Amino acid sequence: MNGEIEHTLRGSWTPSGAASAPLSPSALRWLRHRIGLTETTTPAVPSSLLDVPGSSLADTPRAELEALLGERHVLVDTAARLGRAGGMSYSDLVRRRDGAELAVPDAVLLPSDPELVQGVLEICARHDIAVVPFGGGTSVVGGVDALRGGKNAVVALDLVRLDRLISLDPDSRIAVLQAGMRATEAESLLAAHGFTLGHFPQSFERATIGGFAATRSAGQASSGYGRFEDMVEGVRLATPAGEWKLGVAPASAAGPDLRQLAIGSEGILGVITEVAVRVRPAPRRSRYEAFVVDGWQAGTDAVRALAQERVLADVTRLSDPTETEVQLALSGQLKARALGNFLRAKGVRNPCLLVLGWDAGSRTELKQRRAAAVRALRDVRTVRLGRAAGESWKSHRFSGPRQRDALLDRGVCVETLETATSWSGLSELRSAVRTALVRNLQTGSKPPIVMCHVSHAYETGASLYFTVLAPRDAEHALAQWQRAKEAACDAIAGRGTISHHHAVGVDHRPWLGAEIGDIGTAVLTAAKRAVDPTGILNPGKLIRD
Ligand SMILES: Cc1cc2nc3c(=O)[nH]c(=O)nc-3n(C[C@H](O)[C@H](O)[C@H](O)COP(=O)(O)OP(=O)(O)OC[C@H]3O[C@@H](n4cnc5c(N)ncnc54)[C@H](O)[C@@H]3O)c2cc1C
Repeated sequence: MNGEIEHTLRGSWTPSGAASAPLSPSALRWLRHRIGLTETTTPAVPSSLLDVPGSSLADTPRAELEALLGERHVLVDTAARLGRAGGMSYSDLVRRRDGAELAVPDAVLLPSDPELVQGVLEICARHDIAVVPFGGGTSVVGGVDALRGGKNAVVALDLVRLDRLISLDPDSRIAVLQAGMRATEAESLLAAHGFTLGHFPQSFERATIGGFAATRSAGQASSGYGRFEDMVEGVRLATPAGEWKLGVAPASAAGPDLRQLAIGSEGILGVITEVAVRVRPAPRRSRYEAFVVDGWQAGTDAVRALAQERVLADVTRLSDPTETEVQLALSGQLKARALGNFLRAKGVRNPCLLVLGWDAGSRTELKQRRAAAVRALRDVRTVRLGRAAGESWKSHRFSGPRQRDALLDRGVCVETLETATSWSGLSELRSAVRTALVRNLQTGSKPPIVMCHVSHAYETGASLYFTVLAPRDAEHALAQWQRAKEAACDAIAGRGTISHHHAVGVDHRPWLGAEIGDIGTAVLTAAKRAVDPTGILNPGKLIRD
């Protein structure tokens, strides 16, 4: 039961009780030199100093909700409401640190089973109250913003108490999980039965099964285990029009696959209460290894070869020269200098780090898969860094966001964005987004750091994931990022998808029409009308209300 998850004002990523990831003195020195950091630290404003409007949930619906869920599970206190005031994007964190422009829900509802979720929707529909489904609250696109959409009130429907493993069918390799279950909990419950889901996004420590399904999430091992939608066998949704269950067989020709309408619906077509997922036997062996490739083009050629020869490692991750430089610098200057010398001696001018990680059932399988991958790389010159570097990447793979906290404290604008396109357009898209970000983030004399990696590869193309580090414009922090983000999205539109795995939410909505067309928007709007005639579900997200 993970009902104890802390939800006070979330100005940082690091869960309470978990180790933070401070920046080392050498990392700070390097950042000062590279982007011109000042000495100022900008800690979050204490939540006791925030001016939060009172709840506007009227007495009658509140009494009905309390009768349904019990008083303890209808929270109107400021701390609980602030804890669900938005997601985890840079803008969300800056808003909460500054205590400005917070959209706070009027109440937090905590149902414990699908029938109660259905009951909540019926009450909210009757009283015209907006409902924001809330999983781990890790959205980075405004997906859990408490937008009222012209309704009488807005509630956060926190699914934290829907946290049970409903069934596990080992013959079919299908587990039915409740939507509010955290990824960490899902992995440990499945491990007890010898299985894994294999879904490891960087938000693993906080995000939920329902959130993954609602956003078409992709984990770090997507090249081997697939994206989350590839794992979904069935979904159960509560909607204002009634309960909707989808998925009865592994494949079907019974019309369009409506599961795909539910997956990625971002809370606007129903509240996902259960997900049937495909599971795999937990690996007995794994091997993570790092290589260096000379230059971005050689690196993407290497990943394309792995994808097109269908021998991708489960984790296949290529960093561009800037990301490689940053990873080395943040890992310590001595190491960085020694490695730099080693690579220069090998004739590598533009090092790009390539991490490959395999999970397997046996030593033989592991050996065969690795050998096949090495064969596919025969035409690309790679320098092997070995297992220690690969294993080190693996052991730090969820700690990046904790360093984000330390960077935010130091007044750094640190944010990510992502897209995907076909192989032939990948490098042009990377250049276009980089140019847009660099131009729009610069505040002083030194250019911001804009780094990029490929972490999800397909036979026909790949994702691009950008991370920026720039001195924060202290006066106009939100506007600084907003400008850069808009320019990057404009550069993406027409060249790639507006989101490969972060979803649309509020932030990407202006660009969705260009991707799915007017007819696509009309189809989504019609589907919404069918299940949510009065538009109470997650107003302002994905499509225009
Ligand atoms: C540091 C960091 C790293 C991240 N790394 C990754 C990554 O590697 N891969 C990746 O794919 N994403 C990543 N994300 C984005 C985010 O974690 C994913 O979008 C994740 O799937 C959201 O899950 P959640 O449970 O937190 O959902 P929430 O943030 O709570 O909700 C996301 C959206 O889904 C809706 N929703 C949530 N639960 C339900 C439900 N049960 N029924 C209907 N709608 C629902 C919400 O209303 C909202 O619109 C990252 C985010 C952060 C902050």
